Amino acid sequence: MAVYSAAVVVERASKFYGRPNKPDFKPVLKDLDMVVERGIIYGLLGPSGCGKTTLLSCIVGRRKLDSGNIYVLGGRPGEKGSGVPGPRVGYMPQDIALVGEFTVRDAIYYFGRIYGMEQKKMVERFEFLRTLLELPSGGRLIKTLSGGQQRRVSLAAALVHEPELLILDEPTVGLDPVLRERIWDFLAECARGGASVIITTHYIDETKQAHKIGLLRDGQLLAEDSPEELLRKFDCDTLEDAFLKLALLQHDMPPRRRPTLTSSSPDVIPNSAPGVDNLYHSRDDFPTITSSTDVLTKKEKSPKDSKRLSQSRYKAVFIKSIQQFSRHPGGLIFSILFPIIQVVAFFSAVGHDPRDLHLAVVNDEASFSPYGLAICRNSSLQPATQNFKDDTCDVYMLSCWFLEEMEKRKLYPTPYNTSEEAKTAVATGRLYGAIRFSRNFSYALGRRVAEGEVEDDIVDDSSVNVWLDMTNHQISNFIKTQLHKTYESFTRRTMIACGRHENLIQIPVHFQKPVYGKSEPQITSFMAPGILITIIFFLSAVVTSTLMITDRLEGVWERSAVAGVKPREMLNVHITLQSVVILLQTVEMMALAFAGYGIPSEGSKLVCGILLFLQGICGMCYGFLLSVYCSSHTMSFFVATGSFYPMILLCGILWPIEGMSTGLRYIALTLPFTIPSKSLRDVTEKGASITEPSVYHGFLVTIAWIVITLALIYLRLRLKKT
Ligand SMILES: Nc1ncnc2c1ncn2[C@@H]1O[C@H](COP(=O)(O)OP(=O)(O)OP(=O)(O)O)[C@@H](O)[C@H]1O
Repeated sequence: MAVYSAAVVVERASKFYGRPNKPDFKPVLKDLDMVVERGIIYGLLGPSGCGKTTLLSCIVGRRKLDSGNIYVLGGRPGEKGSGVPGPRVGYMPQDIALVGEFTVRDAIYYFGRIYGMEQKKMVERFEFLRTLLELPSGGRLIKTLSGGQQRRVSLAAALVHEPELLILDEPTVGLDPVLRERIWDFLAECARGGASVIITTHYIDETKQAHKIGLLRDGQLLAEDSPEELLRKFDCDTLEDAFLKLALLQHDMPPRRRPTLTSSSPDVIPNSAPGVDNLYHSRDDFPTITSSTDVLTKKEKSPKDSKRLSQSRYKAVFIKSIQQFSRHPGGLIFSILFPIIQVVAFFSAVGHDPRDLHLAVVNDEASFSPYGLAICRNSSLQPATQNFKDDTCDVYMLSCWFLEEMEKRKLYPTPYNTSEEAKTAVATGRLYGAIRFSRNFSYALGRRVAEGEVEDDIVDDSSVNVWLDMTNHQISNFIKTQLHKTYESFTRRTMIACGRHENLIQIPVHFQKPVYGKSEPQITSFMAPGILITIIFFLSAVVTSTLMITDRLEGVWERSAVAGVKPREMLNVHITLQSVVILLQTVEMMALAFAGYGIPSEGSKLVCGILLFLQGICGMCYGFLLSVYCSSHTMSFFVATGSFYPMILLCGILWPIEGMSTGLRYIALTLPFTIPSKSLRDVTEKGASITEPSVYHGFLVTIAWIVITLALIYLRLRLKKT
């Protein structure tokens, strides 16, 4: 008779969800005891929602009990040196928990690599399991398989490394009876080989083949015995009837104190099925069993082994991430093409002067001339200055010159007869504004310039009256600016024609050569640094949060963790790969902005690149933060959108922060884009170096955001109740 220690011991386990005294409080496991000896199949039966999955996830160390103890393969799950997580356990969760972009073969190899299997062995096992479980062809993608096929691949992934303990949550759901039978036969063979199997199922009938059955209801084990003993004890023909009887009895019974346990042979059970039920140990013997470390010490790994396993896990997660990324067209497009599309969209759409702007023009001066409005179209008919004698200059039809200068600035006149008609055209939205010249415009202007002191009506007549549609801020400002420039060139032309100093009647404010930048400021140069920063931050945040939440929701993260992958390893791989993507994004965006669209590059491009790269890393950390605090994609998108908008609105690229209230300005300055955008602009436009406060402040803010988000993530992961 082979002698085995218990594989799993659960002692007075209690677990609840929610918070006590709150409506969401839900006790799931209630003072539950359970023993799974080595070399047996343990069938865990119970209705939906009775706590089977919760119990299994506590056994594999993914959830913590609120009270009680669990010992698996001689140690506590999750503790250093215990068998769980790690290759000694094969875990098939209820959800498929496989990456959709995996092929069937990839899925099996992924877990094989995590368990440190040799390539040759993995190939052999894959072929064996493919035949056993009738798996689809190795090259099929998981996401294209039916539910039943996915389930079989998931089972194969749990079996690939021939573990000592198999924990299978409903592996046979949806499978045809022949295949179910074959799986049970295989599990029986594993048990004969010394492995222990815990299996949950809804098919009570199939658990006849288990060595021991635990009947779970409302978080309590109603009974734990061999199928034969259960039938005998409850005098039933079927396990369903036995379960029904127990369920009816449950309310009348005091809490179960292991009615089936005997005090004989506490530590030993035979490795063959029939005698298993007679040899359970007493509850009092749990500590003896569980404190036994012989199983552990035998399997203790050398540092060399640990290193090899860790490398193998890194390799597995690395290959997984590459496969996930490369086979996901959306992810590829989002990461590589989106920065290009967004930069091109920005430079194509922003900063260009509005075109085809038509203004209604009422030119009474021309209308009342002998040639009517046609006078402005015919240069031979429009003598603008006449009789230049001594100090006087007789000017004529200057409105035509004004209109000519206006057209040069892309403001096109549409003639109207009266001011009322012109204003109606603006009011109905057909035109952007209306302009009126008085009948005596040139005469009045000539007198105003020559005499200085003139009557009010001469001042009125020499003025150009403009009515604008001011609802479009950008366009109305553009028209105003262009009309001012029109006035400048018009008066210059007139003064030259009259032989006066060209600047005689210019506004007496002179803008000299700018200290920084160009005389004609480019809005694109101003906005580009902020836009590049928001793009790289946003993309990294969204990609990271989406990948992390997908892995978590699909159960891949949890399953990998049970297989032995450490959170640190997962994160390191993600950070490495994401950093490469961010680097690529930085290079492509900078190439487009500097070489393609010629934004100024007065300072060091390396400094620009490093700041952009760090902003990408900051976005990635923000994405991590979203993924750990948000339970779903929807939630993460809500928070992402809700936070990105204020960040963009307050960062000063849409409106200067100098226009904000003092309190808001301080808030804006703490956001991740505000100061870094200015730093980047100072480098590109002013050529500022990293030693200047305006530049290194941007770096400090970015690094502070990285550190704070990482700290919040760490806090959340530490405090999270599992
Ligand atoms: N994360 C959670 N938060 C709150 N309640 C939960 C959570 N997970 C499970 N529950 C609840 O705990 C109870 C037990 O769930 P569990 O998944 O363990 O049941 P189960 O026996 O595996 O059911 P099934 O056979 O349908 O899978 C259910 O009522 C479930 O709604």
